[in-house]
Amino acid sequence: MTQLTAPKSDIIPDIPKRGMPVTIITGFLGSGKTTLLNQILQNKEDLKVAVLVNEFGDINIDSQLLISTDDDMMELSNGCICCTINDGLVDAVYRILERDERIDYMVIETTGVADPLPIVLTFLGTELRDLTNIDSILTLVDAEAFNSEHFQSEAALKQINYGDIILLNKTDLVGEEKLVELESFVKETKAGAKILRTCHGKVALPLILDVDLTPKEEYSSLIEEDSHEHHHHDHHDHHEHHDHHDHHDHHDHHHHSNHLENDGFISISFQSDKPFDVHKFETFLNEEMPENVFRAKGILWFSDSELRHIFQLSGPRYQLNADEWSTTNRQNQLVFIGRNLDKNEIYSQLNNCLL
Ligand SMILES: Nc1nc2c(ncn2[C@@H]2O[C@H](COP(=O)(O)OP(=O)(O)OP(=O)(O)O)[C@@H](O)[C@H]2O)c(=O)[nH]1
Repeated sequence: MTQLTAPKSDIIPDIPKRGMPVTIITGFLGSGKTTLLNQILQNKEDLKVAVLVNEFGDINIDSQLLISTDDDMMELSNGCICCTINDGLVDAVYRILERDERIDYMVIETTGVADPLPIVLTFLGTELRDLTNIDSILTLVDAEAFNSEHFQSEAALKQINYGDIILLNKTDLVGEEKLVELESFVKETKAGAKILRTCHGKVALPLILDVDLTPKEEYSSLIEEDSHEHHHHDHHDHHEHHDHHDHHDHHDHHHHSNHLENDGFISISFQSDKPFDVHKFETFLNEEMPENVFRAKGILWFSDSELRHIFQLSGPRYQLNADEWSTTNRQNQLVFIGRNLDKNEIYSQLNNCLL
């Protein structure tokens, strides 16, 4: 207890004074979580960062878009966080903690439809409590798309409620008035929230990392409840007419659509070893794609291009950026996220774009 001032000795091993710091990045679909994570990885200098990415979709697009982090990258299995939370998350954290090489910091990117609470409780309510230290929950808000209806999503609101720092991102797309409006909404929703404005997730890392802002004591009553409930899902009252029943023909064993936690959002994945015709794909984007696609992302292969194309759609905007293939086997990988999506319709539209 009194060794705080003890001289550093080579004989005494370097025992960490507290657990590994963990930053949780959350924020609604397309708000800029992966962009922020890339900023962190690009500016972390000598800090060894382990990354956990949980993606809402069956294909790991995000992990392919993260800048290379050698071997300090690790990904969580896909799916909704409520499925992977107990086994997947705890196991993945243990795998990182047990590595031989030095790791200084852990960053977790949640899915856009995740409620951050079960993640926090997993850290605070298991043995991870002593091995890790939740540093802060960062919540990204798309300053252009977000409004007081918060996408009719409980998760979007909870992300702000549990956020220790709220990053109002995409400031380039809105004027001062909207930013002020959002700031007052955030302050009303979450008293005392620390708010930062960002463009493409650019922020000085000392403002967001190692800030020790998560008020762990405020979660203690919830931890007890959680253990009594044995991780039963927190069933919110959903009055909307979301249909959670017609997606059982999903080709694999993930059942995202069965979970109320996803606020009615489902993800549809498409993969093909054939290239797209770029003109047909453009027609699909501009004329055919259902309006209820809220978010889409993909790695695209066009027949007349030697490059891979990164496709990003968030709300009304999309981008197609070219870069180099890192692998020799080319393919198309796409994920579409939205409410009430017709999987077969999208599949047949995309199949029509193939060469
Ligand atoms: N104009 C503008 N675009 C941005 C900004 N930040 C991110 N974007 C773009 O918004 C899109 C979504 O960004 P991501 O970082 O992938 O968002 P995300 O939160 O990880 O998305 P999900 O993984 O689907 O939840 C991408 O096309 C980004 O380039 C910004 O500040 N301004």
